[in-house]
Amino acid sequence: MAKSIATVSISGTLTGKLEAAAAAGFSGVEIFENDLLTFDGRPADVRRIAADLGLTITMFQPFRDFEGMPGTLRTRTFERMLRKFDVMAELGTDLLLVCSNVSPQSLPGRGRIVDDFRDLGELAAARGLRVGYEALAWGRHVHDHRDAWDIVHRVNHPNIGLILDSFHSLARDVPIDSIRDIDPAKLFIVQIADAPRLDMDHLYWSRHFRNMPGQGDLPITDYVKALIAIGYRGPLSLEIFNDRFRAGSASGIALDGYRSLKLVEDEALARLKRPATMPQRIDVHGVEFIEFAATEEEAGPLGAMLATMGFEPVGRHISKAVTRWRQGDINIVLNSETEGFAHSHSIVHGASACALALRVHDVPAALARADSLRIPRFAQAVGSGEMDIPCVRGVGGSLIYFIEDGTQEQVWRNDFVPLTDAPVPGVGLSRIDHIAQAMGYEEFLSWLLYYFALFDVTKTPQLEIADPLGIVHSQAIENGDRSFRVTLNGSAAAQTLTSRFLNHYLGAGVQHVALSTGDIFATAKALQERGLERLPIPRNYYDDIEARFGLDPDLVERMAAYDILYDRTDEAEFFQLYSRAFAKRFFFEFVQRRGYDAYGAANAAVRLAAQSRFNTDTVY
Ligand SMILES: O=C(O)c1ccc(O)c(O)c1
Ligand SMILES: [Mg+2]
Repeated sequence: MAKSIATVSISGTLTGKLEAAAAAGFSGVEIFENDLLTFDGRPADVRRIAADLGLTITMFQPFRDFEGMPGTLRTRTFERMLRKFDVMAELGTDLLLVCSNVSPQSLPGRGRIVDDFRDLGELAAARGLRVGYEALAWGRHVHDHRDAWDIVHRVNHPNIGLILDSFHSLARDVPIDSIRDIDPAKLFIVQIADAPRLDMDHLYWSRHFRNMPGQGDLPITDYVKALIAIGYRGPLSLEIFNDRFRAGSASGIALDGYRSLKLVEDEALARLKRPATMPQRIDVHGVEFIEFAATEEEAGPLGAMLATMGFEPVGRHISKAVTRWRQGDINIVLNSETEGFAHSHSIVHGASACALALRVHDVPAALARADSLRIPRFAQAVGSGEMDIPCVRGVGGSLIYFIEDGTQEQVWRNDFVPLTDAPVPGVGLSRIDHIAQAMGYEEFLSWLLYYFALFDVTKTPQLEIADPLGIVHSQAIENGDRSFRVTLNGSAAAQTLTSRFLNHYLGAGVQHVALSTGDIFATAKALQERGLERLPIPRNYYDDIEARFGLDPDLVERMAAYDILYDRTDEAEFFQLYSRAFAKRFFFEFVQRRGYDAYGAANAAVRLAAQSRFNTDTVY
């Protein structure tokens, strides 16, 4: 399906918007009237710029408050319409969007509205133009696409058609099944937008919180599936009103838009069991390693911290200053090379996680999926005899490596000299539970889409967590067997932990790594004996959970002794404790899950407050 985008979706000037849309891969644009009004040039100039960029102008929009107007208002509306027809002729587009009337002066009578559109159809036909009717979710008399379709059907004029906008339909829970009643030949264009589920009035929700397919909660894939099923083959045109996108980078937003339309089209085709346009989302089998980059000076203290966590160096790279630390099924690679990617990363960010390696079913298919989403690959020189592990760019310029599941031992054996054959006793940590990344609030939705479009994962609902210095937005993506979980954290407030992290780290990246144990108390005791510095939790917290959950006081005392946080839903229990941060850049979490599938959001405010007590940046 052709991919189009409304200029209102992108930040900047009209020319910049058109350039960004073309560069991202769109073939068409809807010119939003405001963008034309503020453009310092004639509509014909817009037509020329678009044509030079290879863009079709799919539509001019919106024309407001047309139908059902009484008396002289009706005459005036038709005069206004003819002026816009002139603009369209100059713009070189034949399609106009009329959105349903919101004026208190408009009349509800269906017969009158049908007559208005019939007269309009004649005027449009005389000019070789088409008009599509869109039901706004807050339209005065028409706010449901079934009513808009009923009107268009009754008008029965070749130049009058229907326009669907997924937001208006889905925000009002109009049944998707009703799309089956629409004649696809009369469906002139479909606008696409997702949105988070929010309980607010439709207009405010639509104008500020729309987002792209893959970023929100609406059943957008089923919507597109229904369109394909009735034989609609026209453009999918993204129309997003979002405060964050207005403040974002035009090229970044446009590229996300393109990815989101490819994603939703392919997911819809898959549900119809029709051939896809790109390889399937990547099936991750687990995290094989996480790589930290550190200069020589920082590698020492970081290694010492890993040792207090029960890790031991078990391998040394055949040619590079790279060590493999291990415990349970967890591999941490510590890279202190003095050139190459990891080195550049540690120069920019300081010691920190620079790459994740994921075990996947099919590496070439994984790379092809990334290619189709225009996610850049990364490559650097490989030493002789070393494995070349393919990778793509991830959050904040970090890397995601792909290793074919089953070949990991071969990779380790090939590239690393073993330092020991003895098993690592450790402190009971067995695997990586999740990886938490911090990012700017304005890039949050972009990374959410990145993960959701690239990998076969689901999203948890977005949470707002109270940091003592502002709100942190948090949302997780996770695969089916939970062997790959990433939590994304973004904050618009300048001094939250997330924002302080961004300042210290100079950008987005891994903020903490959570490791799982089967026995939190044994692990906590062993961590203490090895001298790990823990995040202290105040006594009030323990009094509260004892009361809240009706816990055995002895258990509460043991948790308090080790600064262990607790959560419970139904029968499922969760225990978590935190290390202090390394150089204010990242920290570790230790968790035990007993049938529990979330992240302890109820404890996050307590943890963030505890961490902010070590914040030396801010004077309260
Ligand atoms: O918010 C609005 O007014 C508006 C205008 C045009 C559209 O296509 C739309 O979906 C909403
Ligand atoms: Mg619309």
